[in-house]
Amino acid sequence: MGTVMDATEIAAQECYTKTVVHLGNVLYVQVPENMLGGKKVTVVFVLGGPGSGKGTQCTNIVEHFGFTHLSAGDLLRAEIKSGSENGTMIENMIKEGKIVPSEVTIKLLQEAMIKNENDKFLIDGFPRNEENRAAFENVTKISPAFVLFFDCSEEEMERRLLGRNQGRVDDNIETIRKRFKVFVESSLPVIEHYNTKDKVKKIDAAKPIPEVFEDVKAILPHMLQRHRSSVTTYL
Ligand SMILES: Nc1ncnc2c1ncn2[C@@H]1O[C@H](COP(=O)(O)OP(=O)(O)OP(=O)(O)O)[C@@H](O)[C@H]1O
Ligand SMILES: Nc1ccn([C@H]2C[C@H](O)[C@@H](COP(=O)(O)O)O2)c(=O)n1
Repeated sequence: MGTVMDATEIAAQECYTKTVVHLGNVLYVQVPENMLGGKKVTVVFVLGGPGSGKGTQCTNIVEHFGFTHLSAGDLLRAEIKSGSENGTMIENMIKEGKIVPSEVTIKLLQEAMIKNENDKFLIDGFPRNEENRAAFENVTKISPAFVLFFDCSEEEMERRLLGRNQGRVDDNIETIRKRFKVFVESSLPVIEHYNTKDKVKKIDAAKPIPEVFEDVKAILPHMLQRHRSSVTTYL
């Protein structure tokens, strides 16, 4: 379905104009959804607890299916390194296992998608809470094609995070426990939201890496095909 937006919103999104309608003094434009920087994008959200293997599987999916992988956590860490004015705030929140304000993360994701020539994106570790989800959909008008949910026990995730050895400031037992709590209280409800829309594919992420990827390979083409058949083509 197209969305009715005012001209300012259209300009902000760089969407293509399809139908212009004058109603009184207000200009309305019919715009197809999932347009960003002049291209129609396919977005798959990749969710799961800390250490469930999202990043690992995204790397495999990129190689096999030609998606671009955007990790919200990596974008935030790059923002800290860049010395941006938000850097200290982001670093403190990550150390505490807290979720950074949506406008910061959404801006980084939007810029990364516009800059990249690809039109298929795996967005890893986002949306992390209801505010992330609603703000992303409101600002970008992008709905995910579907959600890959990597399901794993806390015991196994804790073991993996403590063994990850990448020097991350949040891979210590105190912050890991806080991240688990945030995942259960704030992120699981987002997965449940998309589940009610029949958009979630749950994968058993406790298996060894190659087996998890076999399961991903078995469902991903089907989910993409299902999405393609459900959307109206405007172009
Ligand atoms: N199926 C698996 N079995 C065993 N170890 C795994 C598996 N998947 C990933 N790992 C390992 O667990 C660690 C965490 O994996 P990864 O970074 O992919 O998780 P993540 O979900 O992206 O974590 P985070 O949300 O904290 O960024 C890594 O060291 C990775 O090599
Ligand atoms: N949508 C997001 C994603 C990540 N963060 C912050 C908080 C996380 O604990 C941290 C690390 O993310 P990860 O690499 O584990 O995906 O980054 C956030 O605030 N909002």
